[in-house]
Amino acid sequence: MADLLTADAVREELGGLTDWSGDPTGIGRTVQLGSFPDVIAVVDRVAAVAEELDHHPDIDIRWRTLTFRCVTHSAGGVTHRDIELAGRIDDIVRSAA
Ligand SMILES: C[C@H](O)[C@H](O)[C@H]1CNC2=NC(N)=NC(=O)C2=N1
Repeated sequence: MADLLTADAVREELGGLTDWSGDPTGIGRTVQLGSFPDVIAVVDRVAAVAEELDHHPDIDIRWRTLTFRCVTHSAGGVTHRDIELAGRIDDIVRSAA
């Protein structure tokens, strides 16, 4: 698919997303918050952004540890939509931490 990012492009984008790691198969970040309700509140806000963008992260919740993974499933890899979503997730996490 045309908008799939190459390994070099993903590496370059990760330079601006310092809490994220990954490769062309997906990018992710893990964050520890103060409580389980804090985690759920962040997930709720991310859900609203995901609906707005019509682009949804994979989310793993383990008590106070929250992991997001962004990949464009329909394209089979990372696209600019994942980079945009990751930045929006960072905005939410920053305001919650
Ligand atoms: C119809 C709708 O645009 C698609 O099902 C969207 C919804 N959200 C999505 N989110 C992600 N991460 N990958 C997708 O391929 C995807 N597809």
